[in-house]
Amino acid sequence: MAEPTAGPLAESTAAPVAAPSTDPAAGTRARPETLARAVGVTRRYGDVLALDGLSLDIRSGELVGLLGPNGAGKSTLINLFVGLRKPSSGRVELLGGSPADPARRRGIGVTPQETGLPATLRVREVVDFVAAHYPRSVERGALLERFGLSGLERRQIGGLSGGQKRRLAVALAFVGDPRLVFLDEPTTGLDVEARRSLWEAVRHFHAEGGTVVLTSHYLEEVEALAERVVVIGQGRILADGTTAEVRDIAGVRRVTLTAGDLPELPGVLSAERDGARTHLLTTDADTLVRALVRADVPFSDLEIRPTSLEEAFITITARPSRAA
Ligand SMILES: Nc1ncnc2c1ncn2[C@@H]1O[C@H](COP(=O)(O)OP(=O)(O)OP(=O)(O)O)[C@@H](O)[C@H]1O
Repeated sequence: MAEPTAGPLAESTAAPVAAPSTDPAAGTRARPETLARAVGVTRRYGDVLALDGLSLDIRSGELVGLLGPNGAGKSTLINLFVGLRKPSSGRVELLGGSPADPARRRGIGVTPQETGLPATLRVREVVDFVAAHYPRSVERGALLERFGLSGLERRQIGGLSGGQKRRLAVALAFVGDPRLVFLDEPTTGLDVEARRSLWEAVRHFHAEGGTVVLTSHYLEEVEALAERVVVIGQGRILADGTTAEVRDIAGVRRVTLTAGDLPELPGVLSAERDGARTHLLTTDADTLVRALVRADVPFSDLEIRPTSLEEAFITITARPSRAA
């Protein structure tokens, strides 16, 4: 069955997405443009509905974290944006045109979730090979230094450690001096130090005006890097906001107390016992505490705290009807 390609911009009813520009002011944060857009996108793999009518705009200067459990549709969405797959229905636009257009793709950089670089090629050969596909590229030495790979130019890929290979794969997304970079789980397999130095490289790109979309299972990573968090579950957007807003959207509070057996209480999303302490997650701490007092159960050392993004995330993705 033929799959529809991204529609022409003329058909767009929303504001036009950005065309590639040689204007040095383009891409600055002063006047955000939409660099990538999904409009009502559905993607099926046979019986599997990977994306379910999803719409999302990525604007210039943003650092967006796509967060979601395994199988949520994050990689599928990235693959549509970068032109590796086509939507079953709906429309995807990239830098003012179709993601299938090589001219648009030259304006972006991508690191897929898994990369297999030829073991016998040397680091500098791989970087130069990728650079040759772009009209302009960043200087090899500076790039390798930024990703902690200095001194490895002559090393064969097969002789790199797993962490070095992953850093190289991520560095390759930046070779062609892109406006927009998609990183699918960039720090998988990296130790804490390597992860932090890679974050620095991503922050550096972003600070210079670059736009980044990354997926991550590391909530710490999304909190540390992203300004905007898009939570995806079952192919739909469950929440879209700042990390603080996403926590607020979830509205989850952790109520901790010392008590014996508790009666059934309203609005408890989860309950966990840790020695003498009981932790209750709820979206309505006030109602919970009132019910606790009314139930006349002895308790002490009551604490009410906001949850971490991780807890908020688990709560949001557990709520199938939550809309963005
Ligand atoms: N090539 C494919 N053929 C069949 N089903 C696929 C294919 N690619 C993805 N899927 C299915 O589509 C759904 C979304 O997968 P996708 O890889 O986009 O999720 P994800 O959020 O990136 O997951 P993860 O965090 O595990 O990488 C899953 O149910 C997955 O099994």
